[in-house]
Amino acid sequence: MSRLDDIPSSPGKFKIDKSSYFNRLRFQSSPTKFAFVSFLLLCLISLLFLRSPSSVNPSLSDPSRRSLRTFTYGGPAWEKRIRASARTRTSSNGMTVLVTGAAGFVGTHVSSALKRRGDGVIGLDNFNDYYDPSLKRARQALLERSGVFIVEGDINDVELLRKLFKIVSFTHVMHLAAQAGVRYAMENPSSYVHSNIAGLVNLLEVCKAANPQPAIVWASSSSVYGLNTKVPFSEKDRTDQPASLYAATKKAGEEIAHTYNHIYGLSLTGLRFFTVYGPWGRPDMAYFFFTKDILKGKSISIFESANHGTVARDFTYIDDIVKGCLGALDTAEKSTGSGGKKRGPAQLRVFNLGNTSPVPVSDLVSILERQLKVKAKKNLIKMPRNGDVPFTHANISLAQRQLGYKPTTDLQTGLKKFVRWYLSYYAGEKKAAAR
Ligand SMILES: O=C(O)[C@H]1O[C@H](OP(=O)(O)OP(=O)(O)OC[C@H]2O[C@@H](n3ccc(=O)[nH]c3=O)[C@H](O)[C@@H]2O)[C@H](O)[C@@H](O)[C@@H]1O
Repeated sequence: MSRLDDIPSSPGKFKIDKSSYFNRLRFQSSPTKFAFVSFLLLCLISLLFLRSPSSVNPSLSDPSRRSLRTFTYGGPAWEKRIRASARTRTSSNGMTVLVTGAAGFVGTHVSSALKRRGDGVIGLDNFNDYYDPSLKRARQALLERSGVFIVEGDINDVELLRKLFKIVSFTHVMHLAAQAGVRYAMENPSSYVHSNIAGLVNLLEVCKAANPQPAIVWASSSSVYGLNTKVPFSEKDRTDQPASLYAATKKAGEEIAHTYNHIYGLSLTGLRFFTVYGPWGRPDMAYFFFTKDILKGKSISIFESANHGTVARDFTYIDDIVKGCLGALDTAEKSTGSGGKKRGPAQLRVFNLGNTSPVPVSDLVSILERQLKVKAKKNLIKMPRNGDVPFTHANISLAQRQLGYKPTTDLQTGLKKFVRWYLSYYAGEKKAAAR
C-alpha cells in the first residue's frame, strides 16, 4: 500500500529553520531597520486579528495536547468532499454517520463496513503519533478508495465539530476516537483525560445542541471491570474498581453518557470491547508487537499472575466487533431532545462485545509461533503493576439478545488472518522503502 502523505502528525516535529533566512537580511541604515521592524509588528498584529479557531496551535510542547496541532479545514472543495462522502446510496435506507477515530483500527473497519452497505460516512481523526502514523495514513488511503473522506481534526475542536454538523445532518455518531492502551496511561496520564474525558464532553456538547440530535454509539472498554473477580463479566457487575487510569477514564465516560442522556435526551450506547485484534490492528497491542519481535528474534515478556498463574484475555476478532457496532447503530433509537432541550426519556445502553472464551497469553504466543514458523524467545515475568488485570471474560447474552451479536471467529482463525495481513503489509512497506 502506498503512503499518501509523510507529514508527521505531532506538533514540533517539523521545525522550520529560520536562522539562515534572517542571517541573510543585512540592514545598513536605521531608517530601513525601523521600516522593517514596523512592518513585522504590523504583520504580527494582523495575524492576531485574523487567526481563526481552526488555525490555533496551542502548547506544542505538551504531549497531552499533541493532538491539538494546527489543522486547516474549510473551503468549497473541502465541503464538497464531505457532502460526497456523507451521501447515502439511493437504494439504501441508510444512515449518515460521523465516525470519530476513523483512521484507527476499529474506526477503519467500521467505516468501511458502513460504506459498503450504502450508509453515508464521514471520518474524523487527528492522526496523532501514539503509534506509527504511517499505518493510519495507509488505512486512510484504503478508506479513500472506498469513498470515505476523513476530516483531519480533533474531537476537542468545537468549531470544527459544529461546522461538520452544519454541513451534514448526522443521524448517528460512532465515537471511536480515544487514547487507547492500558499501560501507556502511566507514562502520559493527561492524554487520557484530554481525549477520553474532555474530548467526549466536547463531542456530546455539540451533539446535544445539534438539530436533529444524532444517536451516539461509543467505545467503552472491558477494562472497566477492573478488579472484579466474578466471571464471566456481566453488564450488571460492579465497575467501580478500575485498575488503570485508562479504565477510570472509560468508566467516567459511561457516567458522562448517563448525564447527557438524563439532561438532554441523547440516545447513548456504550460498547465494552474485549481486547480486539486482527488485520490493520494496533501496533501497541501484545499480539502485534509479539509478532514483530518474534520475527526479529527479539525476546518477548509474557506476564504471569500470582503463583505463576496464567494471564488470559477474551480476545475478540475485529469482524465480530464490527458486526456488534453495526448492530448497535441499527438498534439505536433516536435522541429525544432538540435545540439542547430534552423532550422525553431516551435510550441509554451498555453492552459487552467479547468472544466468551478467554485464552492464556502463553497460548496466544504458541499460536503465533506455529503460524510464523519461528520459535519465540520467551521471558516469563511477574505481571508488573502497570494497570493490567489478570483475566477478562465477557458474558455477551445481552448483546446477543438485543443486537443479534454472535462472535464466530476463534483466536486461531483470527490470528491466521492477522499474520497473513502483517506479512503482506510489511513486505509491501519494505519494497516501497527500497524503491
Ligand atoms: O479489552 C480492552 O478493554 C482493552 O484491550 C486492550 O488491552 P489489553 O487487553 O491489555 O491488551 P494488550 O495490551 O494487547 O495485552 C494483551 C495481554 O498480553 C499481556 N501482555 C502484554 C504485554 C506484554 O509485554 N506481555 C504480556 O504478557 C497483557 O497482560 C494482556 O493480558 C487494549 O489495548 C485496550 O485499549 C482495550 O481497551
